[in-house]
Amino acid sequence: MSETKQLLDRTVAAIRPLDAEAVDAAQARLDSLTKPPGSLGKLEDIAKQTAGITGEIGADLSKRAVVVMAGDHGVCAEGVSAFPSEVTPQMVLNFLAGGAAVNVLARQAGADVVCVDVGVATAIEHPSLVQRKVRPGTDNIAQGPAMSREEALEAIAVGIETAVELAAQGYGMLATGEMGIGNTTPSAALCAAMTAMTAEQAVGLGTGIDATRRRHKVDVVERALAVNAPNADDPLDALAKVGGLEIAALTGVILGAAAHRLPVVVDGFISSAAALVASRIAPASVPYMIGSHLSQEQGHGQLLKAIGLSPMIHLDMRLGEGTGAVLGFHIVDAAQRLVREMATFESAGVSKG
Ligand SMILES: Cc1cc2ncn([C@H]3O[C@H](COP(=O)(O)O)[C@@H](O)[C@H]3O)c2cc1C
Ligand SMILES: O=C(O)c1cccnc1
Repeated sequence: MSETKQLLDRTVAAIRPLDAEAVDAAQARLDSLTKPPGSLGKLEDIAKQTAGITGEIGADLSKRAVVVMAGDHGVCAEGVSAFPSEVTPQMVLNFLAGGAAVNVLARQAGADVVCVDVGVATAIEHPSLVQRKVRPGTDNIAQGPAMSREEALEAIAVGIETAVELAAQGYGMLATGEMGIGNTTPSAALCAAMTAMTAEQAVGLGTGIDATRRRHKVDVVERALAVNAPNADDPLDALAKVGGLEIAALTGVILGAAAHRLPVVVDGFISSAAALVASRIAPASVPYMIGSHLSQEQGHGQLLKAIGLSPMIHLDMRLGEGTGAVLGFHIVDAAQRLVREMATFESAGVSKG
């Protein structure tokens, strides 16, 4: 067995269920606070979930990072995006210079941005870029597989190792982000390959294509499925045949975070495609995932449901990069502070119903 497969198997085996005692203790604490039971809604769910993940009520999750995985897509040759592939390395340099939307939101949320080249088509030189290129872009999924199964495993390994390193550096919470022109196409193909969604339901406007180009994108996804015949019951097969390098790496980040008991906030459509693959490789990873926002990309709602996640915020965003996930950090912070700082009925002398 390859080393990358062994790493994946070890990682999956290390994912434990949430700490049920900590979840119960968080529930008891929430019920003791000065509010009607359950009245903080999803914030209470998040406080319980983070307690189950960390084993602690209201854990300090202030050291956090968004991992932006970057990769290119051979399927761009089919004209599926409103932008050219050159934008991928250009945006990577923008992330490294601190000028992208995700950088601004990360600064506001006190998060570090970790940018990894796992598969950009051209070489990028920058001292802060994590150089982990598995190959320079995928092949065109409309004509054959995106990559080999071993390359998909290598990209997953990059993600696992990134999460492991961040856990070792003391990061308490991660978010997923990505950059890769064309990547809503393989994401839609993964939805159609692995869930009940049709290509028609899974394909959206991405960076802003028109209805005619969207029709063509649906055809491209249908062709990718016909040419590659991905096995719906083998997530690695689907990932290798119709996925992408940054998507595979994010699958690894999520599995690595779960294995190290770190909450991982999942961004929009592309990150959720990675989360779908993670959920099929290791169903036990799902309780470590926190859904962030509902993307405008049309398949996102159904995709989140297929994983078992629900979005915290609805801001009509459709950017990716990790922007929605980083905004989600603020909501997680709110949940943690409430469970830590609110007075109890007893301490405040408030009568219980
Ligand atoms: C300037 C710019 C910045 C971005 N940041 C994220 N994306 C987003 O758009 C791409 C996916 O859409 P499609 O599949 O239509 O190409 C990904 O790179 C995603 O991260 C961007 C796209 C552009 C153009
Ligand atoms: O939801 C996303 O992640 C998304 C949607 C459109 C374009 N880029 C990213």
